[in-house]
Amino acid sequence: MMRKIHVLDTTLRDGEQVPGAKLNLEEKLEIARQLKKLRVDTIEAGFSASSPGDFEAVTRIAKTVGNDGGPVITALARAVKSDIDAVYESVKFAERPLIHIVLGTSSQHLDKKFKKSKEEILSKGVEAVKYAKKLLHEVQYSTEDASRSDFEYLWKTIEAVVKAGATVINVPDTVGYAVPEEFGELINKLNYRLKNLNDKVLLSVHCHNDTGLATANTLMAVKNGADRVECTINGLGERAGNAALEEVVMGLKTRVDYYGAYTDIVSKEIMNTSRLVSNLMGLDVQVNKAITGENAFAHSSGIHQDGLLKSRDVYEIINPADVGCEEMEMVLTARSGKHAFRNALEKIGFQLDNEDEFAELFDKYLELADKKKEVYYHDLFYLANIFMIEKHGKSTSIRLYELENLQVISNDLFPTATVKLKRGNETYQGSAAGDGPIDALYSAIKSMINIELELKEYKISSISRGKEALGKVALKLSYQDKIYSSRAIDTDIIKASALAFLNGINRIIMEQTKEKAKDEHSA
Ligand SMILES: CC(=O)SCCNC(=O)CCNC(=O)[C@H](O)C(C)(C)COP(=O)(O)OP(=O)(O)OC[C@H]1O[C@@H](n2cnc3c(N)ncnc32)[C@H](O)[C@@H]1OP(=O)(O)O
Ligand SMILES: CC(C)C(=O)C(=O)O
Repeated sequence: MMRKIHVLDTTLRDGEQVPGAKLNLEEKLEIARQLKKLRVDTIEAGFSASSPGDFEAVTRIAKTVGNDGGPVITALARAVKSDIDAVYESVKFAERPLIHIVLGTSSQHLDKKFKKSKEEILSKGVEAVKYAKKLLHEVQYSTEDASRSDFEYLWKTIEAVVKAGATVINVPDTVGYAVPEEFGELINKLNYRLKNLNDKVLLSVHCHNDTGLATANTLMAVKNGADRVECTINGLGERAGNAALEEVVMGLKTRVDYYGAYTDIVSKEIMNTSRLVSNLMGLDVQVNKAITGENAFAHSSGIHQDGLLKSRDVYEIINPADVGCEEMEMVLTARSGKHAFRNALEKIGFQLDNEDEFAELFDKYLELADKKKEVYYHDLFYLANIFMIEKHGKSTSIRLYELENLQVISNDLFPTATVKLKRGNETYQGSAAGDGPIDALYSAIKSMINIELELKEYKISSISRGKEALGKVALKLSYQDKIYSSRAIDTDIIKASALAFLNGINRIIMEQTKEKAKDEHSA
């Protein structure tokens, strides 16, 4: 029988412990609303006793997101009355509030941090649960540093706090010390004893990523009986972070045959949630990050691209649409082969039936690709267009926008931009002011182009060093409910920004023209 795995998201508590990731009240609320859309079972909204701001944020989340059938809302407390009171006073407004208490069980915590005996700490934990239980029915107890704790003492603690009324037992691998097989064994043994003691109590895990094993340990725990997983979006969290929600959820979904378990997560909301968290926390997702990284569904080598074009499951185990991502991306590079090249040509409206001409154009493409890191659709368009003029004296009827020149003035008061564009034989000039130089630049471009699109994401990074460093701008543009990716590279980051925007617009124009031609052909 399939088991439901409960998901607690702690992006707003453990995730927010990342240096520099501090969120304000409105930002916390926005993320909590998105987590509700994602359908997490529990939101750990903060650490209520830590500051008036966090207390207020947990309270507002409990009052708004925690109602109308929303998730369980919890916040963290030490085994200290005033912390427990603060959690209660802030989460009590939710329909389903939970108090979360943490107290260490390892010798490192007992001997070095608390300098107290096992008995003293155990009775402190029991007293904390009894106290919380007077306030709320639902109480979670986390045995901090469980994976480095003496097993019999760990169990003795769990047994005592369950008898005192804990309804969730969370087993953290606080410093990412566990290895999957050993952690699986630990969960298996605890689960066996716990279910014999009280089978209503949920067994939860909370894994950190210090040696890159957070997801593996979490999945191994599920395989061995854990009922609940604690995760964060994009794997954010103290130090190297926590188990990434998207990895655990998609791991379970993709290998349901192995785990025999499911979650209620609406996987199509994963990408939106990841982007929101990344933007609000100001923390980029690494490009090769599983599920949510920019390259998670990008394919650049010829053998892979050929396989994918024949059948997507040759090189893809997750459909990008399942996680709310746009189509898989075929990045054209010097490692691409003829199949991917032909596919890209067709996408931009060029059908070369003469194989000799195709081979000639492919050679020209490889020459260009060797000079550039990536070949974009507009590069290909010009290459193919010039080739067609040379060979047949005619060009395609599609006209793309080219950047002639630009002037952007950046200041605190009134950032402005003036841009000159060319399309075929026509030239255009537009000016605009904006909230910042890029906003002004994009408004100026939009003023000349009749296209209703929205900038969803703007990312800039440096891809080389020194004075001649290249700036790479990567955008996500939304047009008619579809997301288009576009990129550009230049030593001038303002110019790279303009080119990336125009590349996206040109890509939309090319696809639209092709769709129109298809419709006319079939009519
Ligand atoms: C593994 C984790 O992620 S645990 C959660 C980590 N999150 C946070 O720390 C949240 C942010 N923290 C804070 O805002 C503050 O540290 C507070 C409000 C919790 C405490 O602040 P302060 O009272 O100034 O204490 P400070 O942080 O300097 O030291 C922690 C104290 O709590 C004690 N303590 C630590 N863990 C626990 C616990 N689980 N239960 C009871 N006491 C604890 C420590 O022994 C120390 O006590 P001492 O002052 O008697 O030596
Ligand atoms: C509060 C607990 C669950 C924690 O964050 C940890 O042990 O890492």
